[in-house]
Amino acid sequence: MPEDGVRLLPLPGPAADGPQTWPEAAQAAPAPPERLSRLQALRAVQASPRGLTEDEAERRLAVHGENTVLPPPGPGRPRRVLATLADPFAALLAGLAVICAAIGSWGSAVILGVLVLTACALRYLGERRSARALRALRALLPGTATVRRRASAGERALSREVPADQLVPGDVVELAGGDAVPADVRLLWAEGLTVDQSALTGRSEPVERAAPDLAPPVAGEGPFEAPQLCFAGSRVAAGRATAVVLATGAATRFGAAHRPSAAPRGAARSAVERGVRRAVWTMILFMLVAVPLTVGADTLLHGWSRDLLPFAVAAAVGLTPELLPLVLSAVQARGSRELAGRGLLVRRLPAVGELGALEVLCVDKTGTLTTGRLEVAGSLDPAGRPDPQPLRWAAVAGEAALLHADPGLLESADEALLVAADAAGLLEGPPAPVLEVLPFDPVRRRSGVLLREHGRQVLLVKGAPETVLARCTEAVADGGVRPLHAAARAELTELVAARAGRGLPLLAVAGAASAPALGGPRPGDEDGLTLLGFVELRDEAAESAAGALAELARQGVAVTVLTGDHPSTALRLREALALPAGPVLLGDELAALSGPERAEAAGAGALFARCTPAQKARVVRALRAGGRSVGFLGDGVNDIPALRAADVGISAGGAVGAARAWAEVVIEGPDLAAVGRAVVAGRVAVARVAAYLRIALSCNLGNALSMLVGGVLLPFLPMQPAQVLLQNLCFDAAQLSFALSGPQPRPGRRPVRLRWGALALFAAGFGLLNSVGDLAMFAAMREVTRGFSVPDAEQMFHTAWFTENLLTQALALPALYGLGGVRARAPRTLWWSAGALALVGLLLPPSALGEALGFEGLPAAAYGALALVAFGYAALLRGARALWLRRGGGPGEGPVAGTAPGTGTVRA
Ligand SMILES: Nc1ncnc2c1ncn2[C@@H]1O[C@H](COP(=O)(O)OP(=O)(O)OP(=O)(O)O)[C@@H](O)[C@H]1O
Repeated sequence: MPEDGVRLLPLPGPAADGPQTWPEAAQAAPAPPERLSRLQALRAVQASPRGLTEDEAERRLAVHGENTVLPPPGPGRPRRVLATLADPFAALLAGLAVICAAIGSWGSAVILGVLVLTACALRYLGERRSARALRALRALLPGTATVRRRASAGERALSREVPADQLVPGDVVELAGGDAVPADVRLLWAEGLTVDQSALTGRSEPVERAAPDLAPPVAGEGPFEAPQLCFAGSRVAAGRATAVVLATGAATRFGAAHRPSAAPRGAARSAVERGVRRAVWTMILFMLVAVPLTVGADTLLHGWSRDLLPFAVAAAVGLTPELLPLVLSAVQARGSRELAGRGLLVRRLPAVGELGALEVLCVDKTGTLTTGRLEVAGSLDPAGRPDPQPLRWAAVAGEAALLHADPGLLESADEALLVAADAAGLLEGPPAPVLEVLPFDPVRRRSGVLLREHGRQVLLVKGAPETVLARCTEAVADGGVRPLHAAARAELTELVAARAGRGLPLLAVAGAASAPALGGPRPGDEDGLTLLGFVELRDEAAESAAGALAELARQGVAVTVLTGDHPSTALRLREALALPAGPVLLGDELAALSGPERAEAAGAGALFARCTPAQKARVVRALRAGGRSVGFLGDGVNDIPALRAADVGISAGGAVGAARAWAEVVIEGPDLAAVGRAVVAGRVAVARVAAYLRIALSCNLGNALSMLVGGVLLPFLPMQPAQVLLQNLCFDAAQLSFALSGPQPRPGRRPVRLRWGALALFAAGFGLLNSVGDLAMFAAMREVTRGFSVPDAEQMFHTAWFTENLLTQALALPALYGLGGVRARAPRTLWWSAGALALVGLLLPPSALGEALGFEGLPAAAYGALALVAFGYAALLRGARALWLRRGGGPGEGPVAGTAPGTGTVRA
């Protein structure tokens, strides 16, 4: 831990990435919280170490609101249960059930009631899980806090307990072992303080906190690692402290992270959910038009009948894919279970569907495509000759970082430097006293340390060569120094690019020294440095990377590398991993490109080098804005903005806790091939949902059309309401079978999405075909029933249509199953279901139960007609299927501009 009193290099630099949660007063402050001295922090929130006066606290409470870090608890159980009906789908079914009960159609009411309850129970369970998660989070927050306040400005401060929600920015609070930290605070005094902030950073070990006047901010992790800051959502493990409150309520880091709108992507609907919702709404709209139309036409032509209303209700139910919620959650849960067995943890169910739709995977390089275990390959003077000195200076700077920052956070580059320098005996003797440390920051791409050596103050800077060279005016040369003119700079740039192109990125090391009497190097002195040389680093490609990327390419997922490293190093890695060639862009060049240009470049396999965390996220967002489904695979804290920006964030094997916490899919081991497996599982899940929708929508639509036409043409209802519901129940049971069981569909080589346009076209086309079969049966039955009494003819008609419907559905099940983007042979369970449907259709009407339901035995001619219709329908289905497949799945299909060769998005 840095000593109290050690000053920081107040270097200019952008604030840490992540949500800006500072209160107004502090927002105006010149530096982010982790860089404020004690006094500056107090001033930023206009506070005194003696505490606020009661009046001032009250005034601030009115301005800032209560310190409610998490949203208030949701409604009680009864209201939550009722809220599940707010889903348009469940409300529709419930409405139909009520109408059925009102008109005395009890059987239908019960069936509908069961379906509503199932849909609501599923929704309730999902929401109970989130409510529980929120409760667990709430347990991390305190009920009360010890605050130091004064009755008036002249009075002495008294410590007292107040409800934690009454805290305001500027309050001085006291913390002790076991306390939950009530707000985001800056420590003013601390003794033996350790804090568990695992809920914020994902790291389980408590961290030491202290109250230095100024402490070095630690690279990447931003304020969570600043020793003088503590955050709401963490708990004091041991020790005591006094602190000033900097942010309360939703303005705290914890509050911002758990604001409903700030949930990474949880609140947003996945590609699958969006597709499903559109399907449901279209069916509801269709029903609202078709059913009144049928009833109206029938009444006009044949007059009002008592059975018309129940029939209309039954027809409405028949049009609804009522098992959709069940199928959707069951299929995605199954996908996530399968992935859990293969080293992948899915933290949000809809992410399974997102994986199936994945078109572009953006990948970070170090630690993801490479092992992240850096090694020093050499140490060079500015002329490129071997020289141990640059390694020594770089290691001295690394050692300072080790001694003055959390050792757990030591950058892998620093670790490599220390190991190599130690092995070469370059770190002998006690370390020089460190005055200031400026740890590595991926935005500034350099780190600095100010130390005292032999009575001088020495400033050492190491980092990405471009950044360091820009601050050098001279370079060491043959025992002396030489100025860095344009030609010399060009030579150095060439040297850097050549080494990086060999896979050995260089770290530049520079310094400045002056006698203290002359006033040592100050922050501005980061300019005018002397280049000491370079350290060559080596980072091998991860063993599983090449295979994993090749597999992704085979699956039609384009891969885009986004790295903070030198373009030449990244290019070399791209070659080594046989990734397709594309343009190379630097992070700084992104600003000059428009969003679509960025997306186009990324889609064309561009490689983005020297990217800051924010620039990585910008590329991801541009791709998404271009309509692509984008994933991000990363491991570091500097990847969090991009992980959050993507449709699906995936954390690689050795990812730091914070990156894991933001990812929706976590790879548990080092094997990157897991991403390919996740994509396959996602596609299988989407394929299953799509198969259900294809069959359910086209059959339902076909039946609705037949009912509409039959209702108009026939002098009686085409089927009794109870018979319509029974038929619907049989369809549901059969359709459920393939969603819940059966072998895996074979996923194709392209991302799959639920494209509603294509799905609607499919449902319309095959629905019409289904209706043609029904109408043919109507025509045949007109002939067959000629000569029978009207009541007999009506019953026979109902029976024949029931049987025909079940037979045609049985034929449609296997035929329509594999027509999406995912080619699949129908699973065995589907064949069983189809067989069972046909048997029920043939055997139920002549049975005693059939009789009770109003069915009638059919004459032999009717069976002949049934056979003819079934064969005719099968032939038509075959033809339409072949046509559909020949057309490549319908309009809207084709390679998506910019995806990897041979890829594209197909409708499912
Ligand atoms: N500890 C360090 N001290 C000084 N400079 C460093 C340190 N670590 C990395 N650098 C320099 O900063 C550059 C950017 O680092 P950053 O961590 O953003 O990306 P990266 O690790 O190279 O790649 P990726 O973004 O793929 O993880 C590195 O290429 C290197 O030149």
